[in-house]
This record gives sequence, structure tokens and C-alpha cells, in this order.
Amino acid sequence: MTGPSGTETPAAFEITGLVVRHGKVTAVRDVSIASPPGRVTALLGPNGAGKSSLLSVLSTASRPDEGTVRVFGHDVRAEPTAARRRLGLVFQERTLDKELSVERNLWFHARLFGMAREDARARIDLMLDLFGLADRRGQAIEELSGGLARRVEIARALLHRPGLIVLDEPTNGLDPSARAAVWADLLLLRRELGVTILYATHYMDEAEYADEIVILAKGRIVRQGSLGELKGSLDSSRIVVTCADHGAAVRQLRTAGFDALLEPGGVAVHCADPEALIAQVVRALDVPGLTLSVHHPSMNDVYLAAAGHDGPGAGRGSVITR
Ligand SMILES: Nc1ncnc2c1ncn2[C@@H]1O[C@H](COP(=O)(O)OP(=O)(O)OP(=O)(O)O)[C@@H](O)[C@H]1O
Repeated sequence: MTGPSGTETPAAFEITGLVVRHGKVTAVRDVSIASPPGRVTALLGPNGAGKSSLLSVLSTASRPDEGTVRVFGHDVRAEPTAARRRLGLVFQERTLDKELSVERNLWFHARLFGMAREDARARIDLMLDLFGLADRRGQAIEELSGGLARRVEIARALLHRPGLIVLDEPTNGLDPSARAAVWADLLLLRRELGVTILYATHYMDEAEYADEIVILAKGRIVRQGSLGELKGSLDSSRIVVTCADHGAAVRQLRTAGFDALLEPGGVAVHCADPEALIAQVVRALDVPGLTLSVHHPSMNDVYLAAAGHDGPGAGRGSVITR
């Protein structure tokens, strides 16, 4: 990738032709993904799709069976220590020492990464401030809520100034308000520190924070793109009509030239731009108790279509305009 000065700047991560096997199981099959610095990438996929196996190789915890993986230009196989120094990791299992204070946990991490005492002290203060943890510095981890402990883990992952933070299901087990707080932290990091983020999640709403979404199934990439691109690839925007006589509504709409379908929630008119057609749909109908609503595909529709299921409206016909 070319930097602002015209010099080549390495990708934050670059995964090429990655294959990961666990004995006879092939968990990741020929996956290639890259990210420039500063981008947020989400990995989605059902259980067993290969997300953790991919993140484990990227984090240098396990080795690739085939392909290459680089972190800021450092090959994880040839230069694992250099790659590791550019990485901040937050994994599913909690790795804080529960009996130690917030500050001691951060301190041990800083020393493990060879940070000088003065630098470590200043950086710990900065992270505690940034994450709203300054008044908790002396508290033992076991006294904190799950959401706060997760914040400490994220603060710790950032201490040694990594350019890339990798999170495997960072909000797993947290309640909705703690999840929202973790995401506020992550988006702040990106804004304030320009950190590149790669995360795996099962929550569809969390995928919407990403610039790039990669959906894996059975070890392969089945969809990839921005949220807008992925939603645009689905033909499931629609106007939904409910009224006292759905049969009459279908007949009237078809007479008017619309491709109307009777669906569980009412009568659907699938089209690329529902807002532009809604007035024509209203004019075509003469039925009691009429209500109309506009639906656009959600991340859930994208995910279900990619995982091989029919989402609401996925793959259905679009409107025939008059
Ligand atoms: N240590 C292991 N030994 C054997 N098989 C494994 C091991 N780790 C993962 N697998 C298998 O590899 C495949 C991919 O698993 P992986 O954990 O990478 O998927 P995942 O997408 O992270 O799933 P989840 O969302 O459940 O965490 C699965 O079939 C899994 O059973």
C-alpha cells in the first residue's frame, strides 16, 4: 500500500492463502484478507466457521499450515516477536489476574513488553484516564463487573502501543449496556489513536461498526464488503402492506403491475427503492384498514443469505414498475 509521501506503507495485516488445520479438520481454507492501517474489520460466521483459528494464527499463538500472514510487514512465522509487538490481543477467555489490582495487571503487561518504568507509568495513567478507570486503579479485578474487567483488558492490550488490536468476541457474556460501553471504547480508540481493529463477533449489530465485513462459513470467505455493499447485494428492500383483506390487496397490486407476494407479515412489494414507489402503491389499493411500511435489509438478512438460509425476502422477485 502506498503512503501519503508516496512510500510503501505495510498493511496493518495481510493474510494470503491461509490454511489452518487441526489434525484432520481443516478450519481455514485458502483465506486472504488485508487491511490498511486504521480500518475496522469484522469477522462473522457460524460456530466452527474458522474465526478463532484465523485469529489464533494472526496473534502468533499458532502457526499457519499454508499461506502467509503479516502484521505491519512482519511474517508471523519468521518474525513472531516483531509481529507480536505490533499486536494488542483481547481473547474470549479472561486473562487478567483476578486477585491483583487494575494497576498491577497493567504494570506486569508493560514490563513483559519491555517498557521502561517511566514510560510504563505514563502510559498506564493515560490508559486509565482514556478508559475512565482512574478511580479503579487500586481495585482488585475480582471486584469489578464483567464490563469493567473487559475495559481493563482492552486498556492492557493497548499499553505497548500496538498498531493492530485483535478481539475474539470482545463482548461475549456482557449485558447490553456493558456491550455498548465496550464499543464506545473501541470506537474512541480508533478515533483518538488511529488503531486498526479486527474482531470476531456473533452479534449482527456489532458488525455494523466495521468498515469491512468478512463472513466465513466452513473455513471459507462467503461474503466480503462494506455494510452498504453487502446490503446492496441483497434484493430484499420492500414495501409491506397490511390491511383487512390481503387477498384483495395482492389482486389490486398485481392489476396495477406490481409483483406482490403474500408473506407471513402481510403483502410484500419487493423493489430497490421502496420510498420512491410507496405513493404509487397507495394509489393502487382500495382496501379497508390499510397500513404500509418500508423495510430495508438488515445485517441479519445479509448474514442469513450468506450462510445459505433464506432471510426475509432474500432472493425474491423485485417490483415490476408500471
Ligand atoms: N484445537 C482443535 N482441535 C481440533 N479441532 C479444532 C480445534 N480448534 C478448532 N477446531 C475445529 O476447527 C473448526 C473451526 O473452529 P473455530 O473455533 O476456528 O471456529 P469459530 O468460527 O471460531 O467458532 P466459534 O464461533 O464457535 O468460536 C471447527 O470445526 C472446530 O471444531
